[in-house]
Amino acid sequence: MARSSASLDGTVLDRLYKVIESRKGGDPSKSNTARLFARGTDKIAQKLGEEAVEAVIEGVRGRKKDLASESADLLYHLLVLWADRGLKPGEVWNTLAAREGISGIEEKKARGQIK
Ligand SMILES: N=c1c2ncn([C@@H]3O[C@H](COP(=O)(O)OP(=O)(O)OP(=O)(O)O)[C@@H](O)[C@H]3O)c2ncn1[C@@H]1O[C@H](COP(=O)(O)O)[C@@H](O)[C@H]1O
Repeated sequence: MARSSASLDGTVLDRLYKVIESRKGGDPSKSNTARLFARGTDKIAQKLGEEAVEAVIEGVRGRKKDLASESADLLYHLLVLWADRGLKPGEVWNTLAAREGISGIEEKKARGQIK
């Protein structure tokens, strides 16, 4: 059943991550995530790269529905890589939050990339 629009926000990523983590050591014949974990980090990273390319293609084509679908695939595979490497979503959310309000241009200037 579809969730109410009130719950359709980024918190779905935290829920998805928990499901992904729960698949570690699971049966590869019953779970796509367990199958990915069983195939190892190289394969997980390869799948992430493939999904990134597919998202880029849909971004260029400009069909929003297809871009949403490829973006969902991309995020799923990114979360599988985080879980494989033991990176918690909160660490990424903290990194994003620490950047809030800091202009990307100012940040580049601070690193000496722009004068
Ligand atoms: N969000 C996703 C999700 N997005 C994409 N995929 C799967 O990722 C696969 C990508 O298709 P591909 O043909 O590229 O991959 P593949 O069949 O492994 O092909 P090869 O690598 O063998 O070439 C498909 O099987 C998709 O169904 C996902 N599988 C699972 N989830 C989420 O993860 C949860 C747990 O899934 P299971 O681990 O399968 O129970 C699900 O309830 C979903 O919420």
